[in-house]
Amino acid sequence: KIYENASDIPSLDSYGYVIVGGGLTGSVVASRLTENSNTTVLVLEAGVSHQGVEIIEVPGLQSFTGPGTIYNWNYTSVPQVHLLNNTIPAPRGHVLGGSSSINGMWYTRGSSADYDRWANVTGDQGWLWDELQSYFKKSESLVAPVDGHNTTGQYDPALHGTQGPLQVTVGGFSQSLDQLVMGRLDQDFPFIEDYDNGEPIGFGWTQTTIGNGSRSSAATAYLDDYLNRTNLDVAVNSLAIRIFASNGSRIDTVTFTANGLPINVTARVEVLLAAGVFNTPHILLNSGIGDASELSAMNIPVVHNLPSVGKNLTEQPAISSLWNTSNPVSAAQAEVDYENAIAQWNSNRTGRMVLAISNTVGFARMNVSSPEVQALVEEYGELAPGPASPHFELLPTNAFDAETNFENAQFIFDSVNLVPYSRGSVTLNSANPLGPPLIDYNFYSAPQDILVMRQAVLGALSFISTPDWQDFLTAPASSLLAAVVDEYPNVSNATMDAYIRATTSISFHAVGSCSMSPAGADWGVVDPDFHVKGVAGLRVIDTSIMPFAPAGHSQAAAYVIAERAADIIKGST
Ligand SMILES: Cc1cc2nc3c(=O)[nH]c(=O)nc-3n(C[C@H](O)[C@H](O)[C@H](O)COP(=O)(O)OP(=O)(O)OC[C@H]3O[C@@H](n4cnc5c(N)ncnc54)[C@H](O)[C@@H]3O)c2cc1C
Repeated sequence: KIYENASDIPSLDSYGYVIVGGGLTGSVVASRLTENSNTTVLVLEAGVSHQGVEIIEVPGLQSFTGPGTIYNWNYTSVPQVHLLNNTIPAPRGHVLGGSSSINGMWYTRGSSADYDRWANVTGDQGWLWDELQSYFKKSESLVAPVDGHNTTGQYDPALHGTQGPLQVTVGGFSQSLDQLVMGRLDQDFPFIEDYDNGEPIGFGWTQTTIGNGSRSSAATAYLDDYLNRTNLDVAVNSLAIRIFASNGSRIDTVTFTANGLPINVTARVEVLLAAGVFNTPHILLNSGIGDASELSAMNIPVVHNLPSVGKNLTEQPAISSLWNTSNPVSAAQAEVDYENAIAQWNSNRTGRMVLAISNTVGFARMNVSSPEVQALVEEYGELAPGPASPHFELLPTNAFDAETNFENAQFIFDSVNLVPYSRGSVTLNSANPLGPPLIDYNFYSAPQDILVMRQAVLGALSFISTPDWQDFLTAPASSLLAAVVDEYPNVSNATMDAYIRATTSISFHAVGSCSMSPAGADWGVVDPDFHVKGVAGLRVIDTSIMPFAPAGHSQAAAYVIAERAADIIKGST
């Protein structure tokens, strides 16, 4: 049951588990734990319910869930010293389903070497790619796209689940851009049938968390059908601010505010933090769990000195190169197209609005025949965790700004560095737990990151260098990109870096701020079984625990983390 008003929660001391955050991971774990009718769970979610919200449900309206809405925490980074002191957005979902209710819906698992590296750095073989396959499949149902097109050769059914709660599909509406991308592929940019095969090198058909033309989020997949369980309660509009040990020995109590009033709820078994990459460390720090000297400087009593809390923040820098195209669309026509697409979606869940952002996506390694890449590898070694793991992603999209820019009027080519070595932080702004955290991505503090980004931008320019693409694209939409294009293919580092530093933003895949490490290690925040080191009664179960970002988008990994967390927690009660 969903409680809109916390004063209606029937009991504040009878739940076995209190989960802080009803986002992606919190929803999965709540759902799985309450499969056992003897296990009682209360989920505290700061945001509102996802139910009945059109811009969440309709995939084509994803851009409207961005900053400025009540569905978003609307955070912003501190000025980035290596990005001309620009501040960068730090969006996160503020709604049931969390960021899975507002995300771009790409479903990509990354490479097998990503997860094998997690196993190596944590000493827990359960994180190996092969061991996790059952969890990828358990979470997923691969479903047919709504346009009923023949999907043979667009993915490998053997890699996917068919019985899981989360619906995944390939695009249910074709675009002219699809053929431009697929027609470009050759030995430099090969086709890959299914980039979820553990070796994602090549361009393939995008898989998205969409079913029956609608967004499939952790809330729709893992909560909606189970809210009638008497052992599962979900309180929305409930902002957790602090956790503490009411009896002095183990963490058992969460203080949250509802309607501005503080309320304490006590867990009989454990408190599970699932507030996400920015807010989980924020809650720990506000509760006196973190670096003792940083806490003391804020006059926060130290409960447990855990210096790694909020460190290791990892985000993949991304650049969106914007082009004008030979398909201009008048504002009036765009408005008509938009209204028609909404009407079609409302009538039968088909048409343009069933698409997320792009039907195609590519993953690539740096070109080792380039002297710059050879020098880079000589200085820094292999940057990817394995030889079949990509260094960068190329994402071709219509600049789809639903009302003003309907179809191919502009084109965006995203270049993403998938192997960032820069590490940022989440720290306290003040001792006021209601204030926002300080978020520092610290982009390009590791010098190799900008070198990889140069290759990613060059890769995008190489992709669009063919006659078909040159017919489609009329001109770069910014003077900085125009300067790069003018010098292509021998772009000077000065011109390239001016473009990169001015335009780098996020790929929306921040992870790692409460990293896992081996049990007993004196670094890291959680053990591989999610227990917070040195603190009884408390686990972190969200994407903040990833020691490294997978070479892809983060939600597939988040579902796997949550499924595994639920099994481990079930096994230990
Ligand atoms: C705009 C955007 C686009 C993205 N696009 C993609 C994509 O296309 N593909 C992909 O794979 N990944 C994407 N991601 C990333 C992906 O959605 C996240 O990695 C994933 O949802 C993180 O899961 P989580 O459970 O750690 O956190 P979240 O899903 O963010 O959940 C955290 C939850 O905790 C709640 N919460 C936070 N603080 C408190 C508090 N103090 N008290 C109570 N509740 C609290 C939040 O409101 C939220 O509901 C995107 C993310 C964003 C923000």
